[in-house]
Amino acid sequence: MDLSLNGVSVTAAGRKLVDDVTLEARQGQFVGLLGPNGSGKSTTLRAVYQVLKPSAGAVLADGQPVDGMAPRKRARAIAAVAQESHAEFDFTVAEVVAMGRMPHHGLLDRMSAADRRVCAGALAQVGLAHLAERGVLTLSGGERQRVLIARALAQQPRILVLDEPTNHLDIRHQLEVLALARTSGPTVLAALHDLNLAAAVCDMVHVLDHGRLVASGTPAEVLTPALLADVFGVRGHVVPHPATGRPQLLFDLLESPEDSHA
Ligand SMILES: Nc1ncnc2c1ncn2[C@@H]1O[C@H](COP(=O)(O)OP(=O)(O)OP(=O)(O)O)[C@@H](O)[C@H]1O
Repeated sequence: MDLSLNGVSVTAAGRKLVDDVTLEARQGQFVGLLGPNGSGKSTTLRAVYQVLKPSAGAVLADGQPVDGMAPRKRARAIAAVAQESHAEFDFTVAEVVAMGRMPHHGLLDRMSAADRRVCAGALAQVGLAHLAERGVLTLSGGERQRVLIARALAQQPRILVLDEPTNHLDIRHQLEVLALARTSGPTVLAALHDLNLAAAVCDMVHVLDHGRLVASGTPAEVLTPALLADVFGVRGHVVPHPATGRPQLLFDLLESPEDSHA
């Protein structure tokens, strides 16, 4: 399913947090949303999964406005893993993952055998089948994050929105979760802080700065020393990954503000 943001702006507390963002994630693409702290990544994603209403513009799934969709239809189209998801009740891991099936059956319906298979498959994909009966409040941060990713996969969405999906994960799980998101079928829009991971997995990246899109393209086109200096305020060196050829970045601090335009 194609995802389009057409001129999306979000205003809160009298401030434009996201300003006229237009971008597209085509069917099956993994698209990264990058930018420094406070640049508007989470706010943009919240507008996509409709926790925030854009003050202007539209979010479209296969050309249909997402805000006009019935909630269950929307939940079958778009799943999201937000940055901070607080588990307030001690559901078991299996119960949390089962919540992902709710858009696919009636509220009072029992899970079918097929639903249970989807949930078990999603838990296995994130490597947590052995924790199915554990309470989520007893999990480590990284385990909990993988449970939330399993819940989103169990939702079998056609668009997957991920807000910093790797921030609690060790390096192997970072690579595995992103590879899983990449290969599991849905179109992915993910906010990522780790520019090297973004360069490794994204088909396209979009960079936000102060709520505005300042660059869009492939990682090789976008993640240049000039952009790293201008937007992130660091000196960046771009080298090809010896195995994959994808750009990898080495960083150090800019010595002086003039270096940002060197
Ligand atoms: N409800 C709100 N009211 C006022 N300001 C807000 C609100 N929500 C977010 N902001 C501000 O909007 C800006 C963008 O926040 P957002 O969380 O989208 O940034 P981000 O790029 O995801 O940042 P980070 O990398 O730190 O997670 C920040 O300056 C934040 O303080």
